Amino acid sequence: MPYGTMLQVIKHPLIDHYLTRIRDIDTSCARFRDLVGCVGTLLAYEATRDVKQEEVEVQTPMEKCTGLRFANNVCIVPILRAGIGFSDAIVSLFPDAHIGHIGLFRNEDILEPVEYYKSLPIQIGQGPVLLVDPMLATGGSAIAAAKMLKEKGCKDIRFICLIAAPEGIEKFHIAHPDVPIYTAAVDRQLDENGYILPGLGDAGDRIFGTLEKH
Ligand SMILES: O=P(O)(O)OC[C@H]1O[C@H](OP(=O)(O)OP(=O)(O)O)[C@H](O)[C@@H]1O
Ligand SMILES: O=c1cc[nH]c(=O)[nH]1
Ligand SMILES: [Mg+2]
Repeated sequence: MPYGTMLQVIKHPLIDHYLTRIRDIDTSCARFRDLVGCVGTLLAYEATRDVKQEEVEVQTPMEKCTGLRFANNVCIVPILRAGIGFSDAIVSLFPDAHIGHIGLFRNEDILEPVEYYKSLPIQIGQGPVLLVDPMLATGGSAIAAAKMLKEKGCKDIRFICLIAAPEGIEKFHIAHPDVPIYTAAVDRQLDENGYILPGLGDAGDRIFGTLEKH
């Protein structure tokens, strides 16, 4: 892949195992949600491996020592709706995180994102921002969301997704060459409707049980 460290495909047997269950059409909605959360936390763990830390003095029951903590609070921003199913578990890893929301849905005729909601914390420009959405398909939604974050002053954005299509990775990288993508898998291609193959179907529908088409 020509993207260097800007595309990190996180390999681990646990991720492979969970992702296989996630892809399976026979996996129930409740199990799907749990598994998406499990992979989300593993990806977020890797995506924050190099965040800035600072030293802090801590008094143990035995003596004083020096510990490390995040220099800045992490901010987590799911892209609604499917991103919520992904971010709930990630938030539990970072209990002090500020949380923003970006509402986008993909117009399924023209495959362009439509914005319908935005609520971003005022502190958002200060620390690392984890932008999360399970699917990077054409890339339109993630590109629009990262642009909204940059307009708010965010300088350290990390995009986390479950599955990315090569077409979306390329478009996203051209639009935001400074934003790394952390994903569990790069799939083969998009179909004629902009769905990822082999993919997992419609992430939002599977997370929220509104599955009709796929
Ligand atoms: O890369 P793209 O081609 O933009 O497609 C990816 C987007 O599609 C899905 O959301 P969807 O529009 O289905 O909204 P939902 O989360 O409300 O189901 C997914 O969660 C991404 O946000
Ligand atoms: O495969 C895809 C593509 C876009 N959105 C999804 O939920 N799934
Ligand atoms: Mg959807």
